[in-house]
Amino acid sequence: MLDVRGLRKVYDGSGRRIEAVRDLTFSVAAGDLVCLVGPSGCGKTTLLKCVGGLLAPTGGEVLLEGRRVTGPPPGTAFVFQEYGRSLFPWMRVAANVELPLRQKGLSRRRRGELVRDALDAVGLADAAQAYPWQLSGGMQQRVAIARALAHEPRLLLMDEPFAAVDAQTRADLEDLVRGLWRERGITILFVTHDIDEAVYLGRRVIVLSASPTVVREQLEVDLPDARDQVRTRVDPRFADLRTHVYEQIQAAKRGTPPAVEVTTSDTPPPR
Ligand SMILES: Nc1ncnc2c1ncn2[C@@H]1O[C@H](COP(=O)(O)OP(=O)(O)OP(=O)(O)O)[C@@H](O)[C@H]1O
Repeated sequence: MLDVRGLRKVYDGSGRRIEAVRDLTFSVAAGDLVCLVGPSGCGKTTLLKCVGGLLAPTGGEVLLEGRRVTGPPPGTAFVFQEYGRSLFPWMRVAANVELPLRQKGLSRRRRGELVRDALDAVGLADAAQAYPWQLSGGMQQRVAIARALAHEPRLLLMDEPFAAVDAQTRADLEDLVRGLWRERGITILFVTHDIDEAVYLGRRVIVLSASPTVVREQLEVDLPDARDQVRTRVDPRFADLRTHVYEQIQAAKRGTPPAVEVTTSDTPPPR
């Protein structure tokens, strides 16, 4: 579904030239849930913005369903970390969710159905007439997810969406995303700096190097599909995978090359 080929991004301005992303190549199949992790500042947000057509790459290309991305592609939705800034405080929850639908030329009735379905899916059917500032941080992020869902995306891009919420809310939101992914078959690219979150959520994890960034490793998360915040996290395989990803990121920070050639296969680390 998604092909990132030789992606390069150089920021050039104010006398500074920063090569944020050097050469990124990877693919995401339709219906996959891929988590991207890497050292702080390695260009995860830059990559996501290029994939979502919000930034033009300096080199290489992003192909979505075979078409080159040159602007925000239809069928793609974003969820950002800063829910507080992505919702309009003067609009009620339902109006916030409906807003992007107004550009789609849908009837009022259809928009209403989509808003109700999306709020229902995130467990906020009762909050439709509230204002965002009357809700907790976790609930506001649910509204942002509902707004993305109402758009009926085929590709959902999530940029550290749970970084600002407390641990319990985060666990609930992780399970919400896994549930939506399994029920709706949406392809999800999820950026996080949290290794446990990447392994718990992902069907695959892509580890990025330090900036200027390349793909350091791709691995398949061979944990059972039905995940559970308690049982999955004490599974010895979960511990193996998180240790492996942690070591890869530490090595990336030191600039140590991978022990084996960078793989583009889904080969999991040795047991
Ligand atoms: N608009 C910009 N102009 C200039 N440099 C930028 C811009 N945006 C990002 N950068 C630089 O590009 C590099 C990658 O930034 P980016 O935000 O993509 O990384 P990140 O991995 O998402 O960071 P973090 O882990 O801290 O969220 C950093 O060195 C950053 O300073």
